[in-house]
Amino acid sequence: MTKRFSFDLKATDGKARTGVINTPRGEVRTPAFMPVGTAATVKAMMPESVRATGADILLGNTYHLMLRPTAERIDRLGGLHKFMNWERPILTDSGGFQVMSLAGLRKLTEKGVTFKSHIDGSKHELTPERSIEIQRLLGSDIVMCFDECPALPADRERIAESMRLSMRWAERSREAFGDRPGHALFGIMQGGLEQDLREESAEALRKIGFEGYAVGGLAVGEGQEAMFGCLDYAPDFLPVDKPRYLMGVGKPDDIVGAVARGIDMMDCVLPSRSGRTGQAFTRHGVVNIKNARHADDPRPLDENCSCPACSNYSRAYLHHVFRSNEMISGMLLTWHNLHYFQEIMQGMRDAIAAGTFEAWQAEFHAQRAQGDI
Ligand SMILES: O=c1[nH]cnc2cc3nc(NCc4cccs4)[nH]c3cc12
Repeated sequence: MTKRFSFDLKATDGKARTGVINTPRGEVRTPAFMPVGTAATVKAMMPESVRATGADILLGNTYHLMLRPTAERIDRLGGLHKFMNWERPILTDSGGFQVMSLAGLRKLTEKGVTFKSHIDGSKHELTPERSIEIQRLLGSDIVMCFDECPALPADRERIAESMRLSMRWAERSREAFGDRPGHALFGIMQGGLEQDLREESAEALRKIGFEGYAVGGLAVGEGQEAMFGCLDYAPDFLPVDKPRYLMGVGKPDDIVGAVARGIDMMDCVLPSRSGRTGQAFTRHGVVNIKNARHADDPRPLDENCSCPACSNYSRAYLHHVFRSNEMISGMLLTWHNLHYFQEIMQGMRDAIAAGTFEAWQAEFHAQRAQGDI
């Protein structure tokens, strides 16, 4: 890994930015959407198909991979890129969030978290040091600090304590990461919806120094209005010359609103998870393809979409294969949703570069009918 990790800001339009993250495994065009590849696969997609949708980078989950097949086994087999046949950049999260939302019998202390596997009940421990080691064994290009995301609703004192624990863990994560040219460690800002705690968290992270900064603690049920309210100030507390990553977001209009407020990268299970359940995102709104009204509809999902599902199949066919629970159903709709999410990202990158982001946003919202179509 001789080449370095760097972020080139190309243009801004209002608070929106477009640029390129340079890594030894390839470039990531921002604003970027990362498909989620939880257990070393973007579910229902071949890696080459994920690339065909326009993705430059994937997300991998430390929690899932440490339990099965374990980070040591993936390391012995040449690392996650080789293992899952995706040679472009991979960002791995640190596992803390999944432990709190998936594992059983969790015990949280200053040291870290002990928990029981949701797969077989075996006991495990995650600490900043262990999380960073797991992400190194996986060969991750962008490593996330081990943090604690407080469950909401929580009172201000709990949010402050949790944030300060995460900042101490960020220090330990930085220490454990060591010197890995071409690789990046991102800090994660916490602080709930409290502006002063968000600023305190950002200051703590800047003092430690990271190659990128995530806004954590959002998309945990607070709703779009509260999330946007926080994003109206939180990104501005972060360094302007480093990537800003909003974790776990989101629906198309969440993504557009976040980019308009200065976010550069996002990840969400929504397009892939909902693709498997028959929910299609289109420029005119959401289509629930299992609904009986699609049974005889010869039209494509979206006339303006060039993905394989829209190019080669009718709504009637998609309806049929979902109703028959055929495997191709999840494959086609996942491909469509990921293609559409990447089309939104490309549209924003072009508009920000051209200085027409306002107009692009107006068109994006005007096209979307209310409710199902
Ligand atoms: O503060 C965080 N720290 C580390 N990982 C996260 C992941 C996150 N994912 C969501 N929302 C999407 C969700 C996925 C599953 C349940 S909510 N919010 C998130 C916040 C954090």
